[in-house]
Amino acid sequence: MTVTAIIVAAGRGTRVGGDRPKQYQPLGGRAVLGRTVAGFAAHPRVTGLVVVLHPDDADLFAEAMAGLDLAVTTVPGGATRDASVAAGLGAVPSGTTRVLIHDGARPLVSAALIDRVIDALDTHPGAAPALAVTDALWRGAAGRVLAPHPRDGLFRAQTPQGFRIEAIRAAHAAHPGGAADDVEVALAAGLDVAIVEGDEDNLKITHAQDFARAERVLRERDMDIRTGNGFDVHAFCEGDGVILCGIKVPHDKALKGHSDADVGMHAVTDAIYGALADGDIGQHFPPSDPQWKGAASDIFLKHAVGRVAERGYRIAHADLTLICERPKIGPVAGAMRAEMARLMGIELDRISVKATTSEQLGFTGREEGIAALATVTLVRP
Ligand SMILES: Nc1ccn([C@@H]2O[C@H](COP(=O)(O)OP(=O)(O)OP(=O)(O)O)[C@@H](O)[C@H]2O)c(=O)n1
Ligand SMILES: C[C@](O)(CO)[C@H](O)COP(=O)(O)O
Repeated sequence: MTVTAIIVAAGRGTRVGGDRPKQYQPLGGRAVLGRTVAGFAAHPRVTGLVVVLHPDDADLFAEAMAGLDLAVTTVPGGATRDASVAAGLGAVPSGTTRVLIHDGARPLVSAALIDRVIDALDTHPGAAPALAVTDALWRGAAGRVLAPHPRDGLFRAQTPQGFRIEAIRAAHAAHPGGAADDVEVALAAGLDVAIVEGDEDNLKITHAQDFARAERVLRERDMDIRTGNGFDVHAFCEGDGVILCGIKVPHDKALKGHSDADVGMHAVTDAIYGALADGDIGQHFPPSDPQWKGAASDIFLKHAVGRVAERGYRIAHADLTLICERPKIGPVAGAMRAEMARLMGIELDRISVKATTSEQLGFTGREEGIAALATVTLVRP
């Protein structure tokens, strides 16, 4: 079975208005049509893509597709939606057995919805998504309700509307024109069309206010919360103090390490890399590399924080526990928090630094070194 998506995008978007047709206006930083085409291109069962364009829109289409390296056939559309669909049907690659006809103005179609339509074509020559009408219906005129209208058996139609290729080609060839959608064309030809469950988020951008709704859906979809943990240990050596969270803490020992051995900062840095699934501190700054010998650990932390911003996240919270008998952390915890907050570019109440002993047990109990444990939460709004 070979499935080609026909995306009709030759309309003028008069109801939305603006300086360019709605399918070329931005939605979440990308043109509406770029999103629609990318949605089908990413679907593993869709093997061909035909996009039907207005003859004036070649430059706008090239702009909308910038950065998307996709094999797309384009074809000029007609004056009506069904004329545009007919043009698309004439351009599908040979070997196509099923077509999915979709509005370029529905950019939020999900892979699951596409699957439902394709699956239904195994048992029906046509299949389309729809949502049952749930609100009460009235007929009205001149701002007055005339009468209630039964809602039973009424559906709101969506796209993609899927068909076996020969059946829909014949149906379009026989249709006089003026159909609202391809299901209307198919029914006129006597085809059996299955209804599959639609999706409220699969809205059609029809009026200017639909952009705000679509932006809300995108924000919900893109929201991501991640947690990472980090753990580090450094052994004591001779010295007169340790560096913890960028603060020099007087002590009768120092910490041994390739860098400045800031065990707390290392644990937080690794927790950030962990949340990003971006390796660990040793991968980014190999201990075998002499340039990091004695390095101040804020280099590592700032690198990890930079990766957070590059990936569109922000640090919601970091919690660090230092495990040692001595030095006592309580008196310097405030200074450590302040320095970590400064380095990470976050408010003070988003970073916690605390400490515990291990009740004189194990290597920390024997005062052979310090261990640190961190948890970091990242949010992409
Ligand atoms: N001659 C046409 C008319 C419409 N369409 C496409 O059909 C889809 C659904 O149509 P609609 O939302 O009505 O889009 P427009 O016709 O552009 O909108 P308007 O009626 O507000 O001008 C859109 O992706 C639109 O680009 C098309 O390819 N060719
Ligand atoms: C095809 C369609 O999207 C189904 O809901 C719709 O019929 C086309 O858009 P219009 O707003 O009815 O012109």
